[in-house]
Amino acid sequence: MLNAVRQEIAAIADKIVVKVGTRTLTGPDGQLDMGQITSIADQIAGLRAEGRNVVLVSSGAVGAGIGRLGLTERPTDLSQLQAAAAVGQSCLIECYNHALEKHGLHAAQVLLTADDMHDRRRYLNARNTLRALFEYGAVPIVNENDTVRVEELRRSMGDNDRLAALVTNLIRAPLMVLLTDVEGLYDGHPKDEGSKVIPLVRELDEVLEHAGESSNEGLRLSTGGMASKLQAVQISTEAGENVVIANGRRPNVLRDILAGETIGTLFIAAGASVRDRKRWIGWSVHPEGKLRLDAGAEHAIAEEGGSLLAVGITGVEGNFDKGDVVSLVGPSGEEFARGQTNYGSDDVRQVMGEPTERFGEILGSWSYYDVVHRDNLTVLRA
Ligand SMILES: Nc1ncnc2c1ncn2[C@@H]1O[C@H](COP(=O)(O)OP(=O)(O)O)[C@@H](O)[C@H]1O
Ligand SMILES: N[C@@H](CCC(=O)OP(=O)(O)O)C(=O)O
Repeated sequence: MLNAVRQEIAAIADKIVVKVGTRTLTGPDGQLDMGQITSIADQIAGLRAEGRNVVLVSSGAVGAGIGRLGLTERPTDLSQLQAAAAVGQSCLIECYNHALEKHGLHAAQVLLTADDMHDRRRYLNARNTLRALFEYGAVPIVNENDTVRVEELRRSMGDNDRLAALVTNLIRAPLMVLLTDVEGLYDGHPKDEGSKVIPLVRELDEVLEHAGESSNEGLRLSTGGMASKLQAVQISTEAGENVVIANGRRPNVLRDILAGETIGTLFIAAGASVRDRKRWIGWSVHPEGKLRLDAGAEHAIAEEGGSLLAVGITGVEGNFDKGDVVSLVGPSGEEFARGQTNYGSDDVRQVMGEPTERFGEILGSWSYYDVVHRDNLTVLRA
């Protein structure tokens, strides 16, 4: 069934990030399913023929490595798991390349970590490389750099869902599609009788309670379950992009989503598309510290687009330097914004609660009227 909202989103989706989970790419024994890889590659070629640029974020390296090494179970030792990922990653790219070649396209391997997104220079380098790959007509295939980034291979830490959201923010893609083994977000566990797919979500808060873990069957190669997908959805929708979660085994799933069909769950952007630098501040950087604010400061920043003045700061946590990104926390204790600070933590401790007029007297010399200027500040909407 065609849907007007979905058609509007499809019309603006000139860049799309598609994330494919392990469950979509491997069979129950963990072996790569070549039929699935071919189907994803064919569909990406179709989107490119429509003039859309696609970044594929693909899991499956650990599964493919287990298959190629002939292991009968998922290693529990971390270095063996990383070794399996390294073996599997080359198979994965080989398979994608083979499938894309038929369409005259090349697979480009891009291995990233959340730390690469944190570091401003690496972040910009990654963005430039992806742009250049689009110009060459290649298909960037992103996976976590499993060899160096240990947390992602453990359960319940960062994973490819989050990486896909960071890449969506990096290239400002109007649409991210998370392909998995269920039809979308259900209002209960998908295996429970009576659970139904939620077709449209405008307020993420209203559905967070439904997100459960991965079903933990078979080789347990997936990492996050629906909870990690909804965290990824939150990052992208807050930045002003749209997300669909759908079943990656549904024939022509990407083509049909981009035709505006009601497939899976659509999460609508929480507001206008956030500017590039503010995206990096809001979702890519790991904050170095925390500033506690009173209600007046929270209101001025969250509701009126103001800057942060020292007079509204009630507490400082952590040690940070001028230029670092810090979390801004209101009286409720919840983080509501992030910003790049003009003062290091030692100075902020001295001037907090004070009017700017007293900075000279307290600090000796001073340069900035605001502790965080509004141009360097991102309000987290959800
Ligand atoms: N409310 C829910 N709706 C849909 N799936 C859910 C829900 N709660 C938990 N899940 C689980 O999330 C799984 C998908 O996430 P995951 O196993 O990480 O897959 P992938 O490998 O595709 O990333 C589903 O197979 C399902 O078992
Ligand atoms: N880098 C790992 C990805 C693990 C992961 O995030 O899996 P999934 O939850 O299926 O997306 C791999 O390629 O196996």
